[in-house]
Amino acid sequence: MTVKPYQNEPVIDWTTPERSAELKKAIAQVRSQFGKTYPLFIDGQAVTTERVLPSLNPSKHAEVVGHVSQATRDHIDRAIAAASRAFETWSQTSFQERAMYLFKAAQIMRDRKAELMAWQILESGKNWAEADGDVNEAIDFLEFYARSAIELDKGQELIPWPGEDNRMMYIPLGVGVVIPPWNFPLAILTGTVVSALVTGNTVLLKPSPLSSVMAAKFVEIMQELHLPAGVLNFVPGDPAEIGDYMTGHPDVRFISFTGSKQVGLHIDEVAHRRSEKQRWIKRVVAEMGGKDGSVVDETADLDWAAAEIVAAAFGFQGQKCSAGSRAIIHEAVYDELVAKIVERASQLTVGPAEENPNVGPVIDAKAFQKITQYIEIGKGEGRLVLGGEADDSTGYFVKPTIFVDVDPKARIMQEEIFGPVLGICKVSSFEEGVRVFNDTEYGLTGAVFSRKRERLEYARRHMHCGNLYFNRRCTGSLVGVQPFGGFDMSGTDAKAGSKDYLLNFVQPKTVTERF
Ligand SMILES: NC(=O)c1ccc[n+]([C@@H]2O[C@H](COP(=O)([O-])OP(=O)(O)OC[C@H]3O[C@@H](n4cnc5c(N)ncnc54)[C@H](O)[C@@H]3O)[C@@H](O)[C@H]2O)c1
Ligand SMILES: N[C@@H](CCC=O)C(=O)O
Repeated sequence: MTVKPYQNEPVIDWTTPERSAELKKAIAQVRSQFGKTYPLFIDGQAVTTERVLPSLNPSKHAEVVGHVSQATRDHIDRAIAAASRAFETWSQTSFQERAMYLFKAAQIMRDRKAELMAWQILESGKNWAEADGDVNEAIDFLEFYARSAIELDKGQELIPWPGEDNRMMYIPLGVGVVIPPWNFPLAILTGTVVSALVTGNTVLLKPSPLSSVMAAKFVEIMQELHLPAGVLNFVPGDPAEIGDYMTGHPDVRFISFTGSKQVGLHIDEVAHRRSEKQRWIKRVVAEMGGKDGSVVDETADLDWAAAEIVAAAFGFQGQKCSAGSRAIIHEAVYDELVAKIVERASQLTVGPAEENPNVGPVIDAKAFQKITQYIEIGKGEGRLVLGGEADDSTGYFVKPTIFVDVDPKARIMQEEIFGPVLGICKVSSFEEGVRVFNDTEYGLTGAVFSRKRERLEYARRHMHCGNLYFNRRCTGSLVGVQPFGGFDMSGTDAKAGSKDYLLNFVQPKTVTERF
């Protein structure tokens, strides 16, 4: 099978007159579909339930983007049974055959890019560039994992042994439960589902209620591929009712979770409580939160550092696991850099996502409350120099907020806020900056701004995070270019977008034939 070399999907400037007209048309078309009901999808059949959950537009919470059917435990039983049946045959298809589904899905997403972006703009509050990035990443995952699967099929080269044929091949695990978050509503969902499918597993997808219409659109795309019945089952529902039931189910072989530390740890516990009926140790991939940040020394290009720190802190309203919510600055340049950061952040526009502001709404009322509570906590922990205001009268808007002179041990420097709040602290040496950076329970992303080679090399060795960036922001990893995942309470470091990622969903089998 000849496949052209992998390339990341190109970024599009949607603000040109032609592109902007195309996107606005897509937004209008998507809005005309508001209020529809989306079914579950089990064993190749759409299933509409009486109980549905609305998904709202965070820029204008009076608008219902769509209603989504809600699975009960009975639906989960049916989905697991269907996935188990489908596994019998799907697991026997070739890596190449399964990769073809992914290539086709990538093309469909490419053809429908403006529409898929429009759903995210309206359901998730992404501005145009963030929505473009998300759809591109979904396409990248499809293209990249399809190629990785074809590579994996070759197995591992073994040491030749006289008189024997030895082979190690990768076989799938079984039925998996995939639980993505809402903040990369198409990208992470696509990456986590298709990595499991292309390796020969079958899947129950339980999306976040906050982006479940986007998830339903993904499932529609997968239906266009005519996957065999039971290979992908869509089971949105209330975690309190179906969450533990799914992750603790004895017929489930693995869980691929991306989300908060609290939920990830809970799922890990439930999944590893073995029931008598269970024949395996469940595998749990859990990619969780972060308290990421930048360390800046006295040699850094301060204008550039300020621009990158602002982008990392406030891009998508700070709602990225990689968001740079801490800036740790050398005392020699502290005042100058703080002034530059505040000046830049004060220029950011805030408004409804479809108007393409720099900063859109936060996702929902719960997030709004949590972030505004942290802003109140911050007022007691540092000096508020920007923002601090919020308005949820029509949508959930929080102004970019900056606290300076914060103690590194303060709650706003230790806990994930997941909103547009930046805490800044002063250090008296680069090494102290690295120590402060490392002093959280997380270990996801970090950035260093310095012109000194020895400082960068020191950081390379000592900064404890899964994704470390020198002289650039700590957000925006690209599939295949910067494989992504964190240490410690940031999760299992599964490294999404790496060639190794598919190994999370297979088990190697060695076969020896004696001649
Ligand atoms: N490390 C990464 O790659 C990465 C990427 C994106 C987001 N995140 C993290 O995700 C979080 C934001 O996403 P979120 O608010 O959707 O997270 P969340 O933990 O609240 O929810 C994640 C998913 O888990 C589901 N869920 C909740 N309780 C469950 C249970 N008991 N059983 C089964 N499923 C359950 C939710 O419905 C959702 O689909 C942040 O902490 C962010 O840092 C991490
Ligand atoms: N991979 C993304 C973060 C995903 C989490 O929210 C980034 O690198 O910014």
